[in-house]
Amino acid sequence: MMAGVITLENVTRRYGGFTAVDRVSFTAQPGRVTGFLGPNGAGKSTSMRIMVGLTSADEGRALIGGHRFADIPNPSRHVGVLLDASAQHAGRTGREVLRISADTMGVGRQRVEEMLTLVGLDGDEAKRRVRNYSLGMRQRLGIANALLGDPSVLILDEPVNGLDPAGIHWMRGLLRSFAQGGGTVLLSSHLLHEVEMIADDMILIGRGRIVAQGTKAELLQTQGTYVKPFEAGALDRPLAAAGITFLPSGDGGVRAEADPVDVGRAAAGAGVVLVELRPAEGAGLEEMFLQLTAADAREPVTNQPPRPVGPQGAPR
Ligand SMILES: Nc1ncnc2c1ncn2[C@@H]1O[C@H](COP(=O)(O)OP(=O)(O)OP(=O)(O)O)[C@@H](O)[C@H]1O
Repeated sequence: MMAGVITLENVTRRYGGFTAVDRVSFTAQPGRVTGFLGPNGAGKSTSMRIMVGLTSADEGRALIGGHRFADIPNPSRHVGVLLDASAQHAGRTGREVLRISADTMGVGRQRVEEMLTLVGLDGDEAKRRVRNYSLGMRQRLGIANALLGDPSVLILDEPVNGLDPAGIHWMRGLLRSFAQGGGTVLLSSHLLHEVEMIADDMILIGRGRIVAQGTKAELLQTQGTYVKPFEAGALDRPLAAAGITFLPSGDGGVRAEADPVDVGRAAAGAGVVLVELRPAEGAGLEEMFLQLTAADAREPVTNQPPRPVGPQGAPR
């Protein structure tokens, strides 16, 4: 199998005077799940379409395992693609969709049955027409289709869209084991917490430009302290007196720009009782993402203070 590093080098795509993808460069490595995160319209789908040769780049290039997608013979055997789960042939049954793909790829029909089982489409569901599938079922079928050729690279646009929490959990397990087997996974999402739950590496895109990238651990690095006094507002004076800047987090707590020990000292010095004191994990990334989202929002977004991120993607 082809070694599957995905590499984008200065990829740019314009539509008229509008630059949808602006000098985008990154790599997605084998053995890792890479999340491609950005608000609606940020340029994720366009970038992914360029990777698989469905849209051309005006400048730069996208390579998979060192090759342009268009130059890979029988590409479905190397790169599994899910771009638009709703685009699958609506009048055919799930099984038929996979059989047609299998025939095109030159893959045995036994593999179709294996993939149906793998993605949890049971006998009855496989017989149903795709137009009658729920979004979650379409996503499962799309994943089955992407995996059919036993690829070493997966490129998935919003694969978690429409999945329920159990489905998201299942998808995470599937993609993780694919990566553990040496595969490369690139998946896009417009939801930070989805990506946080699934990805090892993260690439953040806004308005066509990469604004941050790194391992999840790097990007979620501790920034400041979340602290909640027993009485709301009780810390405002002590923190200000200690020269610590802070923002209210909307739940009676604040996010302070200092280490927990310094915040704790300020509270103790003023005799303020605390109910919570901990590193404000990932608040930096969340803020960056909220700013991006707000900047691109169609409707004005209220200038709400950032909220701290819960432990490892837990709902807040
Ligand atoms: N064929 C096209 N013609 C004109 N503009 C386009 C075309 N395709 C994409 N765009 C524009 O390029 C920008 C990026 O779109 P893209 O679909 O790549 O964003 P995205 O990050 O995938 O968003 P979403 O999360 O909503 O899917 C958008 O402003 C979009 O309107």
